[in-house]
Amino acid sequence: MTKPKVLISDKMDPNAARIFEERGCDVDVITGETPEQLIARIGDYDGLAIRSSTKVTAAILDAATNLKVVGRAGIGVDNVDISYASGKGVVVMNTPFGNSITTAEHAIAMMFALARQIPEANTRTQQGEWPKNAFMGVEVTGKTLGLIGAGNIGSIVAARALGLKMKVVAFDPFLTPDRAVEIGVEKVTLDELLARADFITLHTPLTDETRNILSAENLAKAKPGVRIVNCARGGLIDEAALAELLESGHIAGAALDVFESEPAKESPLFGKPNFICTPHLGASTTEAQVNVALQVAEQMADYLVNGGVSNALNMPSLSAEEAPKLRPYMKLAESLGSLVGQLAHGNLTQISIEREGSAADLNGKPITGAVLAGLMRQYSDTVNMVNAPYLAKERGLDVREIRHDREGVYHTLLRVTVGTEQGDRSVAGTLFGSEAPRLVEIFGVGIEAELEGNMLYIVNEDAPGFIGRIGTLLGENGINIGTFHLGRRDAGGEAVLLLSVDMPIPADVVAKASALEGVKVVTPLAF
Ligand SMILES: NC(=O)c1ccc[n+]([C@@H]2O[C@H](COP(=O)([O-])OP(=O)(O)OC[C@H]3O[C@@H](n4cnc5c(N)ncnc54)[C@H](O)[C@@H]3O)[C@@H](O)[C@H]2O)c1
Ligand SMILES: O=C(O)[C@H](O)COP(=O)(O)O
Repeated sequence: MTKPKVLISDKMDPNAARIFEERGCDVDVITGETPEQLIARIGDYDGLAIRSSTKVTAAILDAATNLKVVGRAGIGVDNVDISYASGKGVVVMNTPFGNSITTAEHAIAMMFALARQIPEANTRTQQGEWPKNAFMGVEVTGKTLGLIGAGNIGSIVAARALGLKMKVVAFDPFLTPDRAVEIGVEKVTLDELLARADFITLHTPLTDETRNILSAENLAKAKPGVRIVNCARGGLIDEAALAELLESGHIAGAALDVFESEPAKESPLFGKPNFICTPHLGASTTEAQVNVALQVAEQMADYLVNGGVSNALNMPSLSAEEAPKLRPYMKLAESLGSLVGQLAHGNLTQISIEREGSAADLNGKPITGAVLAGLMRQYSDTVNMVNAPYLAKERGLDVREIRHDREGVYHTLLRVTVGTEQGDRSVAGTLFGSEAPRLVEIFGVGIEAELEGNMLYIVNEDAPGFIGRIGTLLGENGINIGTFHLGRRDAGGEAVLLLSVDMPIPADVVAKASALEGVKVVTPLAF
């Protein structure tokens, strides 16, 4: 098997490259390239490991013809076009916890730097001024800290602030009352937070709802003398309005690690009173960088080498232990999806995926993804289990997952049923042993077959002589039969013949088979 190739395109701890190599990937570290250079290079790679500098745009994804996974060594994925990646079947994963403590500590450091004006005092002291009378700070003890966003980082900041004897109020629409009690904060509205907080710190992602959350209007509502810290994302604060309110003194200080446009080489905030900043250093500690580098490389290698999925933003998780157990099911699921897609005609409105016996205990999401990938492959060559659920949704297909506790005839069974204009069409399969996928039912007829390579599906009247006639026709056309499987509804009724052949069956042979006596349906299949 050829080794998966991974490109690390942002500065990353060397542990990432080491882990990729140890886990069986070839890795190149090429950082600081322009988008055009990355576009020219990316087609060679199966995996792309990034931080926040590389922008994974639609243009890059279009050029990434082999790409299977983008791994973000860090938290924010606003530099990745996730919906486009999903459409392309590329998994996007991040490392949601590796730099949280480090970033929370940076926010606390910024708060203290603001409270005591440390950066300016340091600069002027080193310039030889000894400006002892120029600086009067404030204590944080007893003050109110307003958290906007109380997720992983926000809750760590809260814990540190409580240790500093601050009162913490939080605005986060997704914070439950129980969780607020657990992390020791008072849940408030944004207006209440603005009215009460002596310090405000932001810890939300940048979304349509959070963009400009500290707008000019909201900044004006903040308590006079407030100090604001942003170690989350640029774009959460109106930077021009913040600059004006620092100038007027309504806001006593602001500390930003992140800017709306990065790298921020100029800004209306530069030089404003009590404005301090760092160049997106929130995650920059040795500990955090080792954490995220190790984790992203482990996760990406798991996916590329074993099919394990963790911390993906566009796909359900699948542990590296589960992956080998699920592999034969995924093959079965994909074949059943493909079979039903090739046989059921017309507009499909609904699909249900039933799991019975041992299959009922498995993680259903990847199985569903594989069924949909098989089904949708007839519409697109680039479909896989990552983008198939998105394509199915786009086409308005109603997808249902059903698990049965009941014991059936088979120790394990997957059944796929599609709703068509002609009614429901159902196929089912099992595993022989624990590894070998087998079809066991097709549209209500019991039949045992491997679904592989080129096949021919025939429905005919169950009458003597037919098998000889089809065998002769294929033989006369130089088509060798590999396997031959028969099933029927009842004696003398409708019979199903599923045979595998060593080459694709030409259209004229399909037409001749359709013209044979007693034949109702002939469909060539490919798996
Ligand atoms: N400066 C840095 O270097 C650095 C480092 C790490 C993370 N970050 C950024 O910090 C942010 C937070 O990270 P996290 O790990 O805590 O994320 P998280 O997902 O754990 O928490 C985000 C919180 O924001 C809340 N939220 C969402 N929409 C909201 C809204 N409209 N109003 C208020 N709250 C809202 C969510 O409910 C959640 O609790 C992310 O944007 C991340 O990219 C920055
Ligand atoms: O979201 C994150 O993890 C931080 O913004 C860190 O970004 P960085 O990896 O570019 O330092």
